[in-house]
Amino acid sequence: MINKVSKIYVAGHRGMVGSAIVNHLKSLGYENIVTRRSGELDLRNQLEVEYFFSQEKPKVVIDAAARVGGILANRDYPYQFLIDNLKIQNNLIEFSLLNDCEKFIFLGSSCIYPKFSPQPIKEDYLLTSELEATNEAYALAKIAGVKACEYVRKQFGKDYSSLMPTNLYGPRDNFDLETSHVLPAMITKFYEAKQQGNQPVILWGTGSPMREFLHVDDLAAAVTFALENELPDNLYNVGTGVDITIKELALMIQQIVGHSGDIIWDDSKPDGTPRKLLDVSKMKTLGWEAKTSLKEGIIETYEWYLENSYNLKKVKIS
Ligand SMILES: NC(=O)c1ccc[n+]([C@@H]2O[C@H](COP(=O)([O-])OP(=O)(O)OC[C@H]3O[C@@H](n4cnc5c(N)ncnc54)[C@H](OP(=O)(O)O)[C@@H]3O)[C@@H](O)[C@H]2O)c1
Ligand SMILES: C[C@@H]1O[C@H](OP(=O)(O)OP(=O)(O)OC[C@H]2O[C@@H](n3cnc4c(=O)[nH]c(N)nc43)[C@H](O)[C@@H]2O)[C@@H](O)[C@H](O)[C@@H]1O
Repeated sequence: MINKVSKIYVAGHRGMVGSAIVNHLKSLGYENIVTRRSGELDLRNQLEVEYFFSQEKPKVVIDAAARVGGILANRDYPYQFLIDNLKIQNNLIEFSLLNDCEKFIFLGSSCIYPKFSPQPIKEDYLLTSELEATNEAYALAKIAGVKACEYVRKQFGKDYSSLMPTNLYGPRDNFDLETSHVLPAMITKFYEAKQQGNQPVILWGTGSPMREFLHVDDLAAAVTFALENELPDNLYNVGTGVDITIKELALMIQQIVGHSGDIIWDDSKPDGTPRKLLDVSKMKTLGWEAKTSLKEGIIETYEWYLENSYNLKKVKIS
């Protein structure tokens, strides 16, 4: 049984997701949370991870550590997105299993599903047809993680499961224009263009793809839900069940930021998958659903950006 003093290792605690999970757990009174920065423990390094687990022996592992990026970073650095993520998750899953970790929560992404999935996407649609090319490498690594947890569950009867969040946003996101996802990129672009006298903003692709956006605090609540309840299955979608076009998102952020210049769509940049709306009925039936409205969430994220823009996280690929 997991309780408030159970040792919980949150991998990736300085990231947008990991930090939201740690804050949420602490607010609920969990008092034995173990963390390590990548500089202290490189999760790609098998020997370091083996030693860490032999010393700490966590009862629960929440895997929020990964090589993460937006559409261009994924397209341009497939090798790092495949290999780093495989190494990180293989080490975490393997040494959790060898050290009797009772519960493992693996975080993937909605890009594991086929590019042209029927919508909304049910968990059963995994591996039914080809992946989107821009994030194939990342998706392959995440699919391997989902399957590894599924096989641990089947073969060893342990509570290892995977949550597949849709596109996430919130405080402590990556706002670097080359490597970030669309929502923080738009906040940065509209803000900077407004500061420069409402210069035009250049956005990528055609604006026609649809995306679903979940506030990271809602994901943290879903992870806590998975921690506190034994999930009967191995794979669960986590989203709002609602999506909008990238063009609609741009207009919403433009209005929140108060930019009044033009928007130019650079269609030499990729659109990515046309739509990836998650079917979230499985989690809803168990008792979890998202609470934050997109507009409120963006306003809160923009306020965080304004307060922290002097010291923003910039993720470079090396
Ligand atoms: N962002 C999204 O839109 C989104 C959507 C769906 C799913 N997800 C999933 O959510 C998880 C977290 O994403 P995020 O957005 O929070 O990413 P993030 O902000 O970039 O954070 C990633 C974290 O992983 C850690 N990490 C990376 N490489 C590492 C290594 N070699 N050794 C140790 N730690 C390492 C980093 O640690 P340091 O800070 O210590 O370097 C960082 O804290 C990922 O599994 C991702 O697939 C994210
Ligand atoms: C959640 C993540 O989603 C990622 O896919 P994906 O939604 O296309 O990733 P994003 O980078 O968020 O892009 C979403 C959409 O926004 C468009 N877009 C418009 N302007 C911009 C901009 O300035 N920056 C960015 N980044 N996009 C922009 C982009 O072309 C794409 O159609 C995957 O590559 C990952 O593997 C992961 O699954």
